[in-house]
Amino acid sequence: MITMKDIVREGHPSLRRQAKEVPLPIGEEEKKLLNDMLEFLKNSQDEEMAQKYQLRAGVGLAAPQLGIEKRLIAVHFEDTSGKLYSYGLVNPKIVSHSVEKSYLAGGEGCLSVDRPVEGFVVRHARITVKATDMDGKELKLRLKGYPAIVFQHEIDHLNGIMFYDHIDEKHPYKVPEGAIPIE
Ligand SMILES: O=CN(O)CCNC(=O)c1cccc(Cl)c1Cl
Ligand code: NI
Repeated sequence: MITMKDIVREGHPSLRRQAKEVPLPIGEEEKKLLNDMLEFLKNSQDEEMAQKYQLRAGVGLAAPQLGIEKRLIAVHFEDTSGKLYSYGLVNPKIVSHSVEKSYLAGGEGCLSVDRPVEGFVVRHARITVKATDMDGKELKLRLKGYPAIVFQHEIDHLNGIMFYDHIDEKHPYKVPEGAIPIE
């Protein structure tokens, strides 16, 4: 099972590299990795397991956070309406996005960052993501709100981008005109 010792931290080169596309169909090894990543997220959100294995909670995870420079991500969370997003995705790609911006009012955190980083992470308000799921099915997801934010955080990891790269250092709580806060 994946635990915190498997997660690389700031300074590890994998966090700043371009992860490689994964040839399709994915192999058993990559399918197992996606399952292990999903299991980690579920464990990290389970009070008992998180306590037992000292896991920090996460709603998403990208393979580069494990030092594996492949375009693989997992997400596991519910949106405000209670819809479950639970995916192991291969080569996810943002194929279109809104001009409008949004940001989490509470800021963002990252398992690869062992320190709180203040400020609003300004992202696209709406995105369309194309990906292949762990069973080889082609997906096209139209996302907004919290799900759009989480997917952007994870896809950023595949491109060597950390959430604080989007924070305006001089004015961390400044947001562009019309940006939508997500509570
Ligand atoms: O890359 C994934 N992580 O680092 C897992 C830990 N962070 C979170 O779960 C998290 C927390 C707040 C906002 C967002 Cl968007 C995310 Cl993703
Ligand atoms: Ni992260």
